Amino acid sequence: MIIGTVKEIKNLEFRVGLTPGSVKEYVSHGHEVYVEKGAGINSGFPDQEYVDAGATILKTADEVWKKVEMLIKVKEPLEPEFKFLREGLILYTYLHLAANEDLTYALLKAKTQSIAYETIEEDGTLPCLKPMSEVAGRLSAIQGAKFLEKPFGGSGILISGVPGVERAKATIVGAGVVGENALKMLVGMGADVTILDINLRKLTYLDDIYSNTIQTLYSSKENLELAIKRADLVIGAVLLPGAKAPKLIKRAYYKDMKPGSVIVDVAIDQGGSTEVSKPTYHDNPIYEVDGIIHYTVANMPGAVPMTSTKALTNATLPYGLMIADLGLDMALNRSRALKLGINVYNGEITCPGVAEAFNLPYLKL
Ligand SMILES: NC(=O)C1=CN([C@@H]2O[C@H](COP(=O)(O)OP(=O)(O)OC[C@H]3O[C@@H](n4cnc5c(N)ncnc54)[C@H](O)[C@@H]3O)[C@@H](O)[C@H]2O)C=CC1
Ligand SMILES: CC(=O)C(=O)O
Ligand SMILES: [Mg+2]
Repeated sequence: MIIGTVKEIKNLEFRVGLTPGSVKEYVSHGHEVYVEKGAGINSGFPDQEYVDAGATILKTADEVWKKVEMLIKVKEPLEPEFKFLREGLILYTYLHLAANEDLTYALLKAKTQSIAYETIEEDGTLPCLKPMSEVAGRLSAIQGAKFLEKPFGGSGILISGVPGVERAKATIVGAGVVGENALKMLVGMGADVTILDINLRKLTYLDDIYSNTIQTLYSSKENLELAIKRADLVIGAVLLPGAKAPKLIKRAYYKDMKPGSVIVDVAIDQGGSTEVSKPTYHDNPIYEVDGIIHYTVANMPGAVPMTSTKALTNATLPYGLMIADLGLDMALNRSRALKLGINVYNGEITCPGVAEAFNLPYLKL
């Protein structure tokens, strides 16, 4: 198969869809690989390394999009890229369609075969979301602690406290991959952490590991409200795969929170878990509503591409190879995981959460 990758055009997105190492794998399976000039440089991969791995460098994104049968990206196509979407093209990337009506319609209209990393599901886990959730979860603790500082508008509490002075209270909503990784960092930083989920198995697991150093709570309305109101730092980390994020963090709670408390809404890529969440970028990541600082960067891992690109491509390579080796239809027949990953097939929506978000028909593959 002819495959390729382009430079990400999202503001301050520094990851890339293929590393020289992954190029080598595709080439060794007999595939042809094209890479846009400079695509990997921000992740630490100069063009020459791609050439050494067997890729051909093309000067423009335009040439790559037109040349390939499968385009491997990181972020969803943005409006200037819509013109490249075409019938039969396989697009393999993060899509987050339930939060993006324009892109959904563009993919449907173009009949682009669209596989979303975030809905590929294997044994109840999301293997191509997991590495970026690990990064974002860890970063959420670091960013949250930073924006609690007074110069950023935060309340001015040090996450760990110091001997004789209380530490910050952190509440994590959702104990999945993001939640667990935020927890690991926040415990390490010395915060007083509460973590909520509706999955009691996950809470039991965390209780076994962390014992009395953390508080686990079932995510009922009552527990959520109490834990959010008393928190200096809230991390939004809930996911209903493929669907819009539930708005669990109510604006009505803000008046009872300390001014300058921080909400890091990691679930922003699925629409966000507060009623006032809107996506921000790394160069202006926060805004304030009712005295509460909101951090809502939708591509958090893009800030640490030296880590994120390798972690992402480790996870996407096996499924990408399956598609390239077998062709899309055979790969979908062989792999239930990939079948759950396909969101748009022959101009129809094949992910129930996306169909529901826009009240559009759903095709079960
Ligand atoms: N902003 C960014 O840059 C990034 C955002 N993300 C996003 O972070 C979100 C979380 O991802 P993961 O942790 O990988 O998902 P996950 O599926 O591992 O975890 C989600 C958790 O939410 C729990 N949950 C569901 N309903 C709940 C409720 N009512 N109350 C409490 N918990 C509830 C689930 O039981 C599950 O444990 C996703 O939207 C993902 O796309 C991930 C990576 C980067
Ligand atoms: C998961 C996602 O949206 C990201 O890594 O940017
Ligand atoms: Mg995102």
